[in-house]
Amino acid sequence: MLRIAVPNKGSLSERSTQMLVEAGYSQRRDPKELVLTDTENEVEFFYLRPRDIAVYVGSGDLDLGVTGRDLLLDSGADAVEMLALGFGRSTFRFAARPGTVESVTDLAGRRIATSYPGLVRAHLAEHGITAEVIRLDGAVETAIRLGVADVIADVVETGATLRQQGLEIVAEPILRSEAVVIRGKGRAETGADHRIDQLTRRLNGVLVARRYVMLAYDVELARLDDAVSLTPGIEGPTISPLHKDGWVAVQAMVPRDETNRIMDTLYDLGARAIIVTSIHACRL
Ligand SMILES: Nc1ncnc2c1ncn2[C@@H]1O[C@H](COP(=O)(O)OP(=O)(O)OP(=O)(O)O)[C@@H](O)[C@H]1O
Ligand SMILES: O=P(O)(O)OC[C@H]1O[C@H](OP(=O)(O)OP(=O)(O)O)[C@H](O)[C@@H]1O
Ligand SMILES: [Mg+2]
Repeated sequence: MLRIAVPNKGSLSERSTQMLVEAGYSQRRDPKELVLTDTENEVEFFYLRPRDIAVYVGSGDLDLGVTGRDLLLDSGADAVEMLALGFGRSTFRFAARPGTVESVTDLAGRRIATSYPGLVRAHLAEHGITAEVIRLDGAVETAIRLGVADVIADVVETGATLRQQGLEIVAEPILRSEAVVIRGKGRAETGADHRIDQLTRRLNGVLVARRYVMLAYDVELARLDDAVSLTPGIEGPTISPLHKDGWVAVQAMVPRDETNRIMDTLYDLGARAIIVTSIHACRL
């Protein structure tokens, strides 16, 4: 059995499980379940705190895990990123009361509260700055109001928590994070494993299905080159004859977030019957 860690709670939990289901793996139905065996795919899933996952994978006790890039780097575990999953995006940043800090050099000698001390210490060391790092479990924004710290370093998603506390983002971002699949450094050297290859292919398939849509349209042969340059597809678009002289049907994958712009331009080119469909799964 391949042993994979999945977040059991928090921001990454639901979407990790959902992505694995889309990739064809069995997942727990009850949030109290701690282990689930997927016999068909030869995988055992362990539901663990995302902060602990890098530790288990780094020690070699588990083969792979889903966690946040920020949590992986903060842990200092012997594990490496294998695949970025495109959800759980956040930025890791410093914040302070307005007017107190401008750039990273202003952090020298300050008290910085964070739940990610490894990440913060590494960043300060990189910039040659000495400051006091205070490790808190959560709700670090409150540390400034209570006088425990001058600055915080925390995950920012929408920025709503900071605004609500009257704090502002200061200095450059420390890290851009998202959910990632990790494997142990030792494991990375042991060579091919068909179950890891299968997982990677399947997750990549889900990522592509999420990022692309299938676009189909009819266009006059005289306009085909212009149309194809807008919708080059992956290998090349499928061009089929149409039962109308001088016209063809085109089918190609296009990035989901560009769909409307491409449809408008195709329409202006004279393309008609422009249809978008979702992709459920794919192997490129
Ligand atoms: N709004 C967010 N708040 C916290 N973490 C987030 C957010 N959006 C994305 N993440 C990512 O989720 C991971 C942290 O998840 P984790 O479960 O440890 O904390 P959490 O979601 O704050 O849960 P809790 O505080 O209840 O333990 C990190 O990789 C972080 O970058
Ligand atoms: O930018 P935002 O969208 O506001 O999200 C970021 C906030 O959410 C998280 O806190 P959480 O609710 O997990 O509480 P915690 O500090 O106790 O972990 C994180 O620690 C930030 O405080
Ligand atoms: Mg939290």
